[in-house]
Amino acid sequence: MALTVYAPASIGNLSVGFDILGAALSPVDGALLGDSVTIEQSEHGDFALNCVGRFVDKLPTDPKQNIIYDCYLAFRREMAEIGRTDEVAVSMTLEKHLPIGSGLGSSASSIVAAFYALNEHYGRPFDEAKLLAMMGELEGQISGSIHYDNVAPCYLGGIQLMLEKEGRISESLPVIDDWHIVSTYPGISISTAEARAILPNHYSRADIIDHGRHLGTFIHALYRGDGELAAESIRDVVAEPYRKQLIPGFDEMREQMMAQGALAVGISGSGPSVFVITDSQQKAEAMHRWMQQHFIRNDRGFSHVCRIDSLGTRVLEETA
Ligand SMILES: Nc1ncnc2c1ncn2[C@@H]1O[C@H](COP(=O)(O)OP(=O)(O)O)[C@@H](O)[C@H]1O
Ligand SMILES: N[C@@H](CCOP(=O)(O)O)C(=O)O
Repeated sequence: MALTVYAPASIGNLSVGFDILGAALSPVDGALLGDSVTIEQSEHGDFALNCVGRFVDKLPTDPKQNIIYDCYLAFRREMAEIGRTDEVAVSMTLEKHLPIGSGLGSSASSIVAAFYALNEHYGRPFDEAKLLAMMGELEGQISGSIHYDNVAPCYLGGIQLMLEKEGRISESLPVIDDWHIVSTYPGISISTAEARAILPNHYSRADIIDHGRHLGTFIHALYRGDGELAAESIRDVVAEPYRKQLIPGFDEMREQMMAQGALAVGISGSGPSVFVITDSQQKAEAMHRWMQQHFIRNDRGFSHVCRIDSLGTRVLEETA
């Protein structure tokens, strides 16, 4: 039996909640914007990994350097903890659709698809909370510190707020129905670990107050269903002022998008992808065209008009 699992792209931070807010994305044209992992029993008794897809070229060539292998080892360790030591190895195929260092939760997408597929294959030994904890740990290995703002929305869908309490790592927030989100990857790469390293270790009292006010207003507005207030409070005092210089043309892009009626503009995760929130598909399509003409730097870049993905990670195909 082979099983294919798809894990959607995500926007970490959503600008207003550094490391504690994230949203899953789903292109309106039905395209799959996320990695997928196929799993089946290994024929030779050893773990095997095959990598394919548009963005496979920047992955480590040694499969044992791929984060999928670390997921497999971590999963097997956890199974041994619960007394399951006799299980046979698996063969996995990663379809890499999200570029590395894009700000679209590329490593999270691989990690979440891998853990979800492993859990299904081995008969669901772990519950949602345990799986999410394992996913966060692996994401932390890559970026230097545990943050759930990509793995949680990628796994669970929607807009997720990180509570990081025992057994309640993340909870869903309400979604504004008419939001259309333009998600654009300009084609260059930024390492998450490096983009974290350039941030200050300390922030001023004024920044802390602004951050708390914007985040509080955002969550309040979502619960009130007030999309305009929610989008207006998407302001980033923690990362954007320091990271935007890594993204060529960011200020001009922001100006253009606001002039075209954007409700909010921000850096997606650690960049260089950006997201633009607007209240109609028509405006989003016009912004998407502008992005294609002016913001994308090379043929690796792409842009999509998206909605918030409510499904999260799911099984795409199961064959006997
Ligand atoms: N399956 C995988 N998907 C993404 N990155 C991987 C994978 N396996 C190993 N890596 C490594 O993890 C790092 C991911 O970089 P990072 O900047 O965190 O990307 P992103 O922000 O897109 O998740 C890279 O060094 C990459 O080579
Ligand atoms: N909160 C993290 C999010 C990183 O997202 P990625 O998609 O760039 O990996 C951060 O901002 O560092």
